[in-house]
Amino acid sequence: MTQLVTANEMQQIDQYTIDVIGMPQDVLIERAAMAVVDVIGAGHFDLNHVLVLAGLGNNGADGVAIARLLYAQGINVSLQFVGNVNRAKDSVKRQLSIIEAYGVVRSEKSDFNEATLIIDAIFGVGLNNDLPEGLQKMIKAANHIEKPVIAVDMPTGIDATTGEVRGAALKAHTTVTFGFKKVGLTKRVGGYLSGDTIVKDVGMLVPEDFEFSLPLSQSATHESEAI
Ligand SMILES: NC(=O)C1=CN([C@@H]2O[C@H](COP(=O)(O)OP(=O)(O)OC[C@H]3O[C@@H](n4cnc5c(N)ncnc54)[C@H](OP(=O)(O)O)[C@@H]3O)[C@@H](O)[C@H]2O)[C@H](O)CC1
Ligand SMILES: [K+]
Repeated sequence: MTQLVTANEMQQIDQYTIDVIGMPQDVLIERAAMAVVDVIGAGHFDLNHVLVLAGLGNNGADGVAIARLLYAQGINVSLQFVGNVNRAKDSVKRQLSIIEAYGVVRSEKSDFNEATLIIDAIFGVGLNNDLPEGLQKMIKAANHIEKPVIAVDMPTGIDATTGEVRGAALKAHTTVTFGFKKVGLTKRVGGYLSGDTIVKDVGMLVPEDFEFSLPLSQSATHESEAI
């Protein structure tokens, strides 16, 4: 049985863990990154050239941390920032300054054809509108060349609550989602584009009086124990 959550419920649990429990956000980001790197290293993907696409919010921060962990393991990884880095959240800027110290150079424009695996860390549960036109074009082109994609928390472009596509959405072979399975991964196009869904515990705590709005689900998912 799987507890499904809406985007808003996930954000409430996220914030409670950080603001009330006192779990530093960068610890959650690191554990999320480690959870994805576990899946990347599980032997099902060609790691000859991993391309990480990182956005300007915390999903992007997860992506930059993933790129750093892969680089530290000697994996050939390139990092492409998607969006205006000046508008990036502080969590992303912290990760970018750390990864520069590791010697990872951000690539301006990557050739998807060279990648053997794409890590989608552009948008997660914070998606709140249709994607910008330019990004929609990039995603449609990426879907066209059918490279394996691992989505971080949500496939970019899928609404975490409704499962609808917000203009375009990156088709994932596997989605590694944190804390709880977002209901948008089981509904409409979200259920199809997310591929195999793996739920990873990254140390979040749920308030004792929290009332989930959704019933437990029988939906097929790989529940993996806490990392
Ligand atoms: N739950 C956990 O254990 C953890 C969650 N983390 C990761 O954090 C993301 C959620 O991060 P958040 O910053 O809230 O949102 P996103 O990264 O998904 O989106 C980034 C920001 O982009 C803006 N936005 C939203 N939609 C659009 C759009 N269509 N076009 C352009 N920009 C858009 C929005 O900013 P606003 O200022 O507009 O609100 C978003 O904030 C979660 O998915 C996890 O991956 C933790 O980092 C790790 C643990
Ligand atoms: K994503």
